[in-house]
Amino acid sequence: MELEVTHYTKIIKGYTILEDINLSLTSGHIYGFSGRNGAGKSMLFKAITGIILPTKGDVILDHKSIIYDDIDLRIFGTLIEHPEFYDNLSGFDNLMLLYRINHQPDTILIKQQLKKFGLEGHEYKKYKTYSLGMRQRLRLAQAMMENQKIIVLDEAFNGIDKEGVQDLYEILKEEREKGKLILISSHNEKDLEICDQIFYMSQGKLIENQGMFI
Ligand SMILES: Nc1ncnc2c1ncn2[C@@H]1O[C@H](COP(=O)(O)OP(=O)(O)OP(=O)(O)O)[C@@H](O)[C@H]1O
Repeated sequence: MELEVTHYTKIIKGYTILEDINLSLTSGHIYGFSGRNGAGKSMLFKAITGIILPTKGDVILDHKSIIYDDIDLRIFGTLIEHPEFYDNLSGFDNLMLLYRINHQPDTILIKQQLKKFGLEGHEYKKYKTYSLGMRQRLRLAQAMMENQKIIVLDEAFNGIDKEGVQDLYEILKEEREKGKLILISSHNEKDLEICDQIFYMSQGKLIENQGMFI
C-alpha cells in the first residue's frame, strides 16, 4: 500500500497547526515521527487517519482519497492520545467488547493478544487496578488486535518499562515483516531506533527527513 500526504494544511481558529505537509509512505516499513510537545505529531496522525479534515490538501491511500472517496477507515489500527476503557471491566472484557463491534467473539485471540502485550495474569483484573504501563499495554493490544494493514501509534512508548519497549519492538518488527505500514511517534528520539525512516516535526512543519531505509 502507498499512503501519500499531499500539501496537508490544518488551520484552527487562525492558528496553523499543520503546514503544507508532504509525505510518501509504503507498506513493510516503520516510520518514526519525533518533535517537541505541541509540534503537531498527534494532529498529523489524526489527519492521516481521517479523524480531522484538512483546511487544504489530501491524504491518498493507493490512489484514493481517505477524505473525499469512500474508504473504510477501519483499515487503520490506531492509538492516538488516550482512548479510555471501562474502569469496572477487566482488560479481557474491555478488548472483547470492542472486538465484537466488527467481529464474532474470539476468546482465544483476545487472550493471545493480552499475552503478547505482557498482560498475562492480569487479564481478568479490573482496568481501574491497572498500572500506567499496563494501561498503555492494553491500548497497544487494542490498537493492533484486528490485524489492520496500517498501524498508527502516537506516543507508543508512554509509561512502558524497558522490557516492554523491547517486546514492542519485536511485535512491530513482526508486523513489518507481515507487510504492515507502521507509524509511531515519540518525543524521545531514542525510542525510534527501530524505524526505517525518521521525520522531525516543529511548529506544524515537517522540518527534516533523516535516516535511510535499511
Ligand atoms: N482542538 C484544538 N484546537 C486548537 N488547537 C489545538 C487543538 N488540538 C491541538 N491544538 C494545537 O495543535 C498543536 C499541535 O498539537 P499536537 O497535539 O499535535 O502536538 P504533539 O506534537 O502531539 O505534542 P505532544 O507531544 O505534547 O502530544 C499545539 O499547538 C496544540 O496546542
